[in-house]
Amino acid sequence: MDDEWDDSCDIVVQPPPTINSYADNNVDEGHSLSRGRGFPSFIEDNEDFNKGDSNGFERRGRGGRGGRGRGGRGGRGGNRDRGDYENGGDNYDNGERGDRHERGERGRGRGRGRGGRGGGPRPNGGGEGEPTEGGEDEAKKAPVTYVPPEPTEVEEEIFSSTISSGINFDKFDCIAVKVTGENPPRAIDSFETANLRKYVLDNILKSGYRKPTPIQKHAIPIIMGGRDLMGCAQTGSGKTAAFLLPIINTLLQDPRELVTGPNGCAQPQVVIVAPTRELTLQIFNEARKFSYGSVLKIAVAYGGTAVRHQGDNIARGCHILVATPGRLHDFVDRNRVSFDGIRFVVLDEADRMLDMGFMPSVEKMMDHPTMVPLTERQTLMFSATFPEDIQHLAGRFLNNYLFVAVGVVGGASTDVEQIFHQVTKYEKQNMLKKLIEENDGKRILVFVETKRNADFIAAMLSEQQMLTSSIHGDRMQREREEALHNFKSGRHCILVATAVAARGLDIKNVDIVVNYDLPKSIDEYVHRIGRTGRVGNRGMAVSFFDSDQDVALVADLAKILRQAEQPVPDFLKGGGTATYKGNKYGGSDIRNFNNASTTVDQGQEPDEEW
Ligand SMILES: Nc1ncnc2c1ncn2[C@@H]1O[C@H](COP(=O)(O)OP(=O)(O)OP(=O)(O)O)[C@@H](O)[C@H]1O
Repeated sequence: MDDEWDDSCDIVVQPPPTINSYADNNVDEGHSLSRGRGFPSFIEDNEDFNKGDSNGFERRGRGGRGGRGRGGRGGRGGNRDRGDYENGGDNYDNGERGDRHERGERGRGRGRGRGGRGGGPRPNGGGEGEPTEGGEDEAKKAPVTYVPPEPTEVEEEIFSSTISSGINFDKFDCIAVKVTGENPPRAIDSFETANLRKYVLDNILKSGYRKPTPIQKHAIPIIMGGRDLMGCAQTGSGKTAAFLLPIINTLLQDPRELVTGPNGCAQPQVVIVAPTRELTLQIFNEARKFSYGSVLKIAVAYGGTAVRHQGDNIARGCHILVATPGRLHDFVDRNRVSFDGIRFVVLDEADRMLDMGFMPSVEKMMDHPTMVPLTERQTLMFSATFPEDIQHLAGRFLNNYLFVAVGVVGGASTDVEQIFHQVTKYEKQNMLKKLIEENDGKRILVFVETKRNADFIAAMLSEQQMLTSSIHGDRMQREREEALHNFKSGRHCILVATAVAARGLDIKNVDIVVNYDLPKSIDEYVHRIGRTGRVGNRGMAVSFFDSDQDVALVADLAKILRQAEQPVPDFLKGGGTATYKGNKYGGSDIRNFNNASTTVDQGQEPDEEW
């Protein structure tokens, strides 16, 4: 197994060109890129990341000679439902496209204008994507050699990832919880009375958790009781620990030998899949944290990194494998991993994993000849959003499951203050600069719709001496991890991101989320703003509403705001029927169980208006 393997597994998808708002705004992007100005080097005095010769944006500056070529302008991608997902395989990891190796090539491709034109709807509704990058020959990549920093062995660092719970943490108990399905077990009241093993309990306490969140109160006994589960709870409310703790407890309580199949094929007992590399890495670190000091072996597999390194770790045997779907299948297809020993399958961000972009990968895993039958494994799915059509699709992978809904399924965290400004696309830049100036020193996560705009906005802010990183699917994995590291450490206060950072990422002290461009789906909006206001802390989301672009979202936004008991601005009123469904007790289990048990510890949700 060598690094060439990674290359050969890449799927190269040509996204349709875009009509880029900045192209109409007299901004000479190509020119700006070609001069390579802007970004300060963010790896100096950063030992962890200072191993290679990559210097992110500066290299891009050398290469980009494209300017304003014809390519990448014409045409519209068809339906735009899923925003910047880029065919489920660019920003996200379906298919493991890996990294663009040189920004210079990107610039040339654009300049020549040979990129594909227009194009109809894409399977995942990617819609307005990036300009194409020239022909396939140019899109072909060099072998991926990036080896991420080794995970820390220092106990203090392992347990430092937790966001301290905020003043509203206790209000979690007031959120209505609805459990549906046959014979749900009683919820736990505390970690101490949950029959958890000492190792696990110690690690919970070391993590600073004093009491379980509602999803944890319900999910822990359900999973320890051997049941399948679909769990929905608001962003930042502890869903990761809700599945990791009972899984780790079960592996320790009822240990099974680690088996290695023929030719060193690993047989993990748990496989956890997530849609992005960074989220996968985060879950891996959380699993290491909660199993700290035990015999359990945890491994990770995600794209954009050297395969050999991950393969060697996996080949040593792992109880828990956390992976992106593309890289997981790389290993499975080459008989390096099999599902013969599986006890738990977890889909994190399950609605995303089951939409059109990732569904083929999930089906491939669930239907794989080596996969343990449905009734002999536990299947667990978690998300803050779970549209009903996706619940229908999920049903076939679950066995007599319980459905736990904490609050309104798909509802926004009530700890996030949602502010909207009506703007034209020409006003956005100044508005953003002003917002950043007014919030000097605060940590701000800015979402834009396209990778190209992420680069552009990040360069623009850097030129104004605002220390900025960017993260998107066209950046090399090393650069993505550097960007996130710089933002997390506070070295750069601003991170400009595409949808790749919308889901799951748990970053301390994100003060403001800015929707510079609103996403195309309300679910995505909920996940994005959920990067702030986590685990009982207050947060703020500021969205630039452009009525030329965002009108389709009006009714859903108004509904989300009302549900979160926040004022609805006039320009979001009267927008027709919302697509987003929610009701008093946290959305509905599509199976219409009559025996629903609803628990509210101390309070009631406000009545729904719809
Ligand atoms: N019981 C608890 N007490 C205190 N902090 C907790 C508890 N459970 C989880 N946390 C912390 O809350 C933060 C958010 O948890 P987590 O990332 O699992 O949220 P999530 O529900 O998965 O959010 P998202 O929907 O955005 O993925 C993490 O920093 C986690 O360590």
